[in-house]
Amino acid sequence: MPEQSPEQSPFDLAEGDPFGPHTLPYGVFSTADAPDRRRIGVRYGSRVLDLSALPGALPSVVAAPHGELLGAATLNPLLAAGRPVWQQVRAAVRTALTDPAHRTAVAPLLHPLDGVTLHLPFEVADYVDFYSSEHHATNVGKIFRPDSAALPPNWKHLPIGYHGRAGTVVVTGTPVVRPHGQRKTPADAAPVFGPSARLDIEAEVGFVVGTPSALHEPVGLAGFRDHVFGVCLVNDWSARDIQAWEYVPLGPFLGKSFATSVSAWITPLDAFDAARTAPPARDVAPLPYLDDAAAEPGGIDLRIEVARNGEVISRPPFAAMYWTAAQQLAHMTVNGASLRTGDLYASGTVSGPEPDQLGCLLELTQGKGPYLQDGDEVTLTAWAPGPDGSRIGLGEVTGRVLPAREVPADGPA
Ligand SMILES: O=C(O)/C=C/C(=O)CC(=O)CC(=O)O
Ligand SMILES: [Ca+2]
Ligand SMILES: [Mg+2]
Repeated sequence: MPEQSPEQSPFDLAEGDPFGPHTLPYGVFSTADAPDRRRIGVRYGSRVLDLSALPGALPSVVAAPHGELLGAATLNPLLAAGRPVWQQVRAAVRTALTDPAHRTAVAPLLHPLDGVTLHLPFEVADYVDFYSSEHHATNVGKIFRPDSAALPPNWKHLPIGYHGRAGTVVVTGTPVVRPHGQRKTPADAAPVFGPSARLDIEAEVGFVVGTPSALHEPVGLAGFRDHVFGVCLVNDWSARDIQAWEYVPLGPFLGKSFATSVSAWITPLDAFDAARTAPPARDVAPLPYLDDAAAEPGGIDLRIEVARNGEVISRPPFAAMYWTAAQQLAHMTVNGASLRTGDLYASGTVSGPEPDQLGCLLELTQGKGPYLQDGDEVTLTAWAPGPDGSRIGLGEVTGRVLPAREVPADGPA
């Protein structure tokens, strides 16, 4: 007879659960009985707390004006509400989940995670992708531009980035169809059109903007905490053959814009306070607007794991990033460009100095492949040290490669 395990309280998490009271990430979910009713939830262990029902269940804990934000179908109204509200809501959620006096009221609001559908948690405004790992940039430079210096002359003076395609940011679990495009290898006399033969991943960390900024008013390094709501995992799928042929001189375009996957959970920035760490020493002094020598430590000690078909293929260390998320934000707005609620910016591929710390197959295979096969599934997970020996988990981002769609040889109809 199998041993009957005693009913475990949803409030008592297993020792070391990375989704405990110090993590509390936000997402958007629906349930099978009401598939069109998207609701904001907070992950706690392997359950989801329905925040839309929390103000009604615990009016003494959730401030009345927050009810409307928590009843929305996306995180955007909460993102726009600003840091003081983010802090009040987070404190209220933690109280609801940890104060035994509230258990009877809160228990009916907890749904098993494996019984809900998770959705893209926020409406993505603009999407920017950086290139801020010195290890990644050096490795890719050597592969793509073997006859030039690995790092371009601007690399240590500014965090290089490009604007990507916000409309194709998809939530974890969304399949990725192998894209078509042009490629031309040195062996080809003319460009060839067809499905990408070098489909790759890029393990990245994303930052979600909450508080907008005004046009013409740059956000300095100190504005990072006021404007950035939280952190997610990003897989910036990349078709290397399309990219290599198209990118000179304007940068990535169709080789990147077909899909960018994000985790379903956005973890508040405050959850990473214990994981803040100094970035690597800068060997070139940055201009004053990027000089963070006197600022709070800008790095985050996030440890990422990349798995392909269930096998771990790399462990990229986010702490090794040269440019920090605060510097990226300062650079992105220094020309007066404004921020919008829902802007997403990604770190750039996270690679460390070791061969088992590289964030994409291009680097892991030194440009030789093999790349992703149809049916391959790639999953990124990550955690950071939290207070009192706890772990702060980031929600996973996963995606399976589907075969290319049929496109007639003479082009789409
Ligand atoms: O060096 C290049 O030509 C481009 C490399 C990339 O793939 C750019 C990118 O997406 C940035 C990154 O993820 O670090
Ligand atoms: Ca990228
Ligand atoms: Mg992409």
